[in-house]
Formats: sequence, structure tokens, C-alpha cells
Amino acid sequence: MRIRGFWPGVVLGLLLLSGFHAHPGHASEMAPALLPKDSSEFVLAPHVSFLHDVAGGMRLEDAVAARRDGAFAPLPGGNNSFGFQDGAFWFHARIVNRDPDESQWLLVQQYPLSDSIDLYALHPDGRMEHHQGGDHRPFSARSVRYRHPNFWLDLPADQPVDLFIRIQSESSMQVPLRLYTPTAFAEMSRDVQFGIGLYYGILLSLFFYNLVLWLTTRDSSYFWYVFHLTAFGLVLFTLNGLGFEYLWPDSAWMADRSVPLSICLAQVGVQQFARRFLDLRNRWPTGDRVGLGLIGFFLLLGVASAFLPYRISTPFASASVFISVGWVAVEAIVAIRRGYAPARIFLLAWATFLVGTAMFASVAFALLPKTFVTEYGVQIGSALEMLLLSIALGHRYAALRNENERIVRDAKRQLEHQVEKRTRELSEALGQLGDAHARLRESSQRDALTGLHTRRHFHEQLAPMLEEARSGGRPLSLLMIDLDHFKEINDRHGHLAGDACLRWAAHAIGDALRPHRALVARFGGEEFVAALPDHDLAAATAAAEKIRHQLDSAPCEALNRKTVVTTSIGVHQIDIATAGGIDAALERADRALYQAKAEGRNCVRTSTVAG
Ligand SMILES: Nc1nc2c(ncn2[C@@H]2O[C@H](COP(=O)(O)OP(=O)(O)OP(=O)(O)O)[C@@H](O)[C@H]2O)c(=O)[nH]1
Repeated sequence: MRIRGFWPGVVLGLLLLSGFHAHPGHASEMAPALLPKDSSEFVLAPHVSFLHDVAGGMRLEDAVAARRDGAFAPLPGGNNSFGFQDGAFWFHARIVNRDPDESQWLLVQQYPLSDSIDLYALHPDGRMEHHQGGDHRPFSARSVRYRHPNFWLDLPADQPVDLFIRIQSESSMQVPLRLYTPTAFAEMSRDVQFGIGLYYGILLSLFFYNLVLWLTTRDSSYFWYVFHLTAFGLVLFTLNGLGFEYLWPDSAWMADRSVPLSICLAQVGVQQFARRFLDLRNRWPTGDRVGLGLIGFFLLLGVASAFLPYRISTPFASASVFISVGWVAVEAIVAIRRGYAPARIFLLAWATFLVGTAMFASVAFALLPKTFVTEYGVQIGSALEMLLLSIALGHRYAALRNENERIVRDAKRQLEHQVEKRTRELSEALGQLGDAHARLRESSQRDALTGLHTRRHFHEQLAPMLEEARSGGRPLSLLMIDLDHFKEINDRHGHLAGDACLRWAAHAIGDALRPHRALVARFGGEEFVAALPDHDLAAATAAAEKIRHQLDSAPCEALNRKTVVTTSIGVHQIDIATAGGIDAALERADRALYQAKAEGRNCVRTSTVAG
């Protein structure tokens, strides 16, 4: 596989843009090319002389005459490349075939982009063969269906044949001419086709692999990788002459435009892929803007190359490639310095491509010997580059996935922490609410003035006490306690003093009944009620007496005044076997109290009625 004239062609093209001209004064007769016996291929360059027909109007007769006049000159420095030139070039070589067994030879112009090639073979017997080739002629016109222009030559043994070759081309002017025997050509082209197939096979498998990855992940990096790979593949396809052979065999227009167009597309792909892969927008905004600028430039140049002459658009696009390629390397280095690990493989990939290309260019400049690795540097370098970029994409994907997983993990941990905190706060609030509720319940069960239980709470508590007494077969008694002549206390000492006396009496009752495990409540006004578990009538009466005595024996000291407060108490033992209910029992105790009041107050009376 030969790629005459891509990177080295570009460099040479730029160097030689000014062009070489034959100087008639230096004309010399070249030694004829002697094809030795048993040879199978032959490089023609050392035997080729040339004439630059700047106006392009010379005909064969003129060229023959000019050669006779010594106007043809040897190739400058043996170099068969002239860069971009105006007009036409005439080349001449005299060939003498020394092999009587091999009269059929194939002349191959190993540069696929020449526009028009006219080959004239002048035989000593006056016979003249004329062949035409180049990518401005249909592909089907070629002697052999091959990516390089080629021409069958009849070279009878020991007869000098003068070859005059006229080349006119908008692309670089190159004449890497080689002669092959049919067998040698078949073997050479088989090996080359195998190499080409291998190379595009690698590119195709990477293409489909990453295409599928793009379709499944929808990560645009994969798309731009595939774009870059396709466009770069197209550049080589075009430069190899395969574009003309397989894609546009009849289109001279496409043959001319495909080189600058594919170069521009490849650079758009490279820049866009680098922007996405390195995430320049976030990592290096200035670099990102320069990348965008380059994309805009190559897009414009791509469109312009449809109209610009090939000799302007191609060298311009090729020279711009150096800036673009260098810039990508700068972007990768900046990304690495900013701590983006996947950019290392990216840079390595880029380096393999650049080294491969540099090796290839060095061969063209004769700086390195021609070996398999150096000659196929661009292919090896670019295949390695594509492979490494594919690996880099995988790494980048893994890095992104790990980052995502880390974010999800962190978010989950934070959420758990939050939930834990909120649960703690909630249970604290619930605890406080429970306390408040308990306090509220307690306060609703207590009488505000005396601190004793309320009548309602007494009712609620008495029911279970009664039930307990019933089930245990134990006695339960009630006391109805009413302060005597309390109205008088209020009237005489005022309501506040009355309140103080009520509180005092309540405390005294509570203190007196504490040893009795009694349930004590304010029944209303200056009346109190008490339930005494495990007290029969006698025990309850004794407790009542204790209360009555306690109040009677010590005056209430309220508002600096001593007030005697006496009390009347009615006692009733609930008949737990036949009791009709709480209200009935309370009424019986109340009746006993009434009796105490009626019998002079400050005394204890018991209920005689069962129930
Ligand atoms: N200071 C004060 N007085 C109250 C309170 N509740 C009721 N009283 C008073 O207690 C008095 C009860 O009067 P009565 O029902 O006539 O009974 P009494 O004067 O105690 O006479 P007897 O019960 O028949 O001995 C009324 O004057 C009520 O105003 C209270 O919370 N504070």
C-alpha cells in the first residue's frame, strides 16, 4: 500500500510550490533504462528526464523535437515530485528490454491523484502506442482495474522504446513510475490489497463497535469518534486512489474535491471529538473556544473547497492540518495537567499517530530507511490511534460510571443521614408532645384551686375500684365531706380568705387520708368526696372522724386570720354484692352527710341504707 503524497506530499508540495523548470542549458542525454533478464519490476525515476510545458499547449511532436534539442532535464536530485504546478509536464524515458521471455510490461504511475496522463510509446519501427489515464478519465479505461493509473506496454526484446508521458494535474505533480511484469504486478497488488483490507478491516470493526456503543449509550463522544474515524478513513481511501476506484469512478469533479473535503471533515471530527472527550467546555473554556473556531474554519474551508481550485484548497487544507493536529495535542496536555486521567491514553493515541506519520514523512525525506514500519507508518499509527482512542473512550466511560456511582452513593448516605436526623427530631417532638399531653391530662384531672382530683376523674376512677373490690371481695366505702357554714366564712372574711380556707381544708383532708390509699376529689363548691378501698363502714367512719377532728382542732390561718373550719361527713359502705351503681352509692353517702348537717354539723354520720 503506498500513499504517495499525503503528509510528505503536502510538505514537499509546500516546499516545491514555487516549482521547478527545466533549464535547456543543463539538458543531458539520460542513460536508457535497461530491463535486465529475469527482472520482475523496475523503478523508472533514474532514467526519466522532464520538460515543464508551462502553457500546456505542446503536442507530442513538439515534445519529441524539444527532447532532440536537449530541452529535457533529469529529475532534480532524482526527486520525482514537483509540488503543485501550472501547465503540463512532459517526461521521457528510453527503455530497452533485455529479457526475451518477457515482452509484456505494466507501467504503473504510483500516484493516484494525477488528473490526465497521456502515454506515448514510440517504437524503432515507427509504431506508436497511445494510452490515456488519470482520474479525469473514467476508471474503466484503465488497463488493469487498479487504484493507480497503469498502462500495458509491449516491449520487444532489445529494442529501444521511447516513452513520452504528458501529465497535467491540479494535484501535486508526481511521477513515481514503475514497470512490472504481469506476474510481479499480480503478486505485488495481492500483498498490497491484503494490507489495505487489513487496515480498513480494523477501521470497520472499530467503526461498528463504537457505533453500537453510541447507539446504546447515547454518549456523543462515541458519535464524534465514529465521525472522526470515518472521515479519516475517507482521507486515506481517497489518497490511496480507492475513492476513485470504488466510490466515484466516473466523477472527475469528486476526484478533485474529495481530498480537501475529506481532510476538512476529518479535522472537524478530530476537533469535535477532542472537545467532547476532554470535556473542554468545563475543563478549559479558552481551549474549547479555539477548538470551536477551528471547527468553524474547517467547515468554511470544506464548503469553499467545492468552488476553489484544487491547487489552492488542497495545500491550504493540508497545511491547516498541522495546526489542528498540534492543537489537539496541546488540549490533551492541558487536560492531563488539570487532572483528567483518561486524557493520558488520548495523548498516547495521538502520539502514535504523529510518530507514524513522522516516520512516513522521514522516509519521503530520506531521513529514515524504508522498512515495513516506516513505510506504513501512517496506517500503523492511525490504526493504533483509533484502537487506543477506543480504549480511552472505554476508560472515560468507566470513569463517568464510577463518578455517577459515587454521587449516588453519597446522595444515599446523605439521605439516610437526613432521614435518621429527621426521625430523631420527630421522636423527640413526639416525646415532648406525649409529655405535654400527659401534663394536660393530669391538669384536666386536677382541680385548679385545691389540687385535688376533679369530680369527673373521681367518677372514672371509682368504677375500676368498685370492680376490683367486687372481684377481690373486699370492702369499699365513701365519704361525703362538706365544710360547715362556709357561706359565713366567705361573707365575713371575703372570698379570697374563703379560697385559702378551701385549699387548707383540702390539704388537711388529703393528709388525713393518705395512709388510707384513698381516692380524694373536690365534689363541688366546699364539698369533697373520698373513696376508701379495703375500708368497711367502721374503718371508714374512723377515718372520717380523724378528718373531722383534724379540721376542728386547728384553725385555718388565712390572710393573717385564724378561722375555725368544721366539717360534716357522711359515710357509706358500698354493698359490693348488690350495689346499684356509683350514683346510687354517692347519694347514700350524701344522705348520711345531710343527716350530719341536720344533726348539728361538725359530726360524722353513717348511711344505714345498704346499696
Ligand atoms: N370562697 C369560695 N367560696 C365558695 C366556693 N365554692 C362555693 N363557695 C361558697 O360556699 C358557700 C356554700 O354555701 P351553702 O351551700 O349555703 O352552705 P353553707 O354556708 O356551707 O352552709 P351548710 O353547708 O349548710 O353548713 C357559698 O357561699 C358559696 O359561695 C369557692 O370556690 N370559693
